[in-house]
Amino acid sequence: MSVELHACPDRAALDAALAAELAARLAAGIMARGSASLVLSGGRTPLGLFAALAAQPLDWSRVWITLADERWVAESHADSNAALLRTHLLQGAAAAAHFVALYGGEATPALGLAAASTRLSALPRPFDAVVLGMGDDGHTASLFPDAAELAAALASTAPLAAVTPTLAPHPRITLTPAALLDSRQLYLHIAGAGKRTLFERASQPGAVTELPVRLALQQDGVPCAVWWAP
Ligand SMILES: O=C(O)[C@H](O)[C@@H](O)[C@H](O)[C@H](O)COP(=O)(O)O
Repeated sequence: MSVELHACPDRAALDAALAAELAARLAAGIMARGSASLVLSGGRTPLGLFAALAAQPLDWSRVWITLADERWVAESHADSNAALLRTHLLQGAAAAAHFVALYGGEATPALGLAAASTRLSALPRPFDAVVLGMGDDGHTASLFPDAAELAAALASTAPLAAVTPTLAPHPRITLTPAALLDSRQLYLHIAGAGKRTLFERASQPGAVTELPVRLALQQDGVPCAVWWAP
């Protein structure tokens, strides 16, 4: 399936346009099915998107939100993706959305998998939209090329996997491709010249284990749109 590229003039335009696109998709899901589900990524890129999304007029009480991945830290930790989402997205009217956290407080992500899977099953599936980021090493969600658990996570039929990156901080919990691709639409949200070049490289044939973002870019089941700004 070909990947659609939306190149925006700058990051503010990207955030505004992608927020409007996501809101329209969620509104259509609510109209068709009574509720809608959204999977978002953490990291630095989505901060402006979260703020733009929070300002969208939507019946947020009908929206279910979770993360594509989470660092295994409490929400009081500066690296918590859930805290990022609560601070930048779940504000004002958007606070009415149902947020499902992946972190559950267990000692390790492996110990938290069962309870997180149960929580995750509250989200309507297929997800209406999954927004992925991409790291400079080609990881997406927390599917890191250097992690020992990568091959098993890529092949898993379970929705979640525990992953320990060797080059990034914190053990992680991540949605697997089995869950990420159980969606109506994928978005890859990236910014900067380096990520544009990496996206072009990942669009060339090659192993998903080398550049895990290929799980979204090189598959035939779910439409994938890449949203980029310099
Ligand atoms: O928890 C995380 O770190 C993310 O979900 C991760 O997959 C992120 O999307 C990329 O690492 C890009 O991060 P930046 O946006 O910070 O470059």
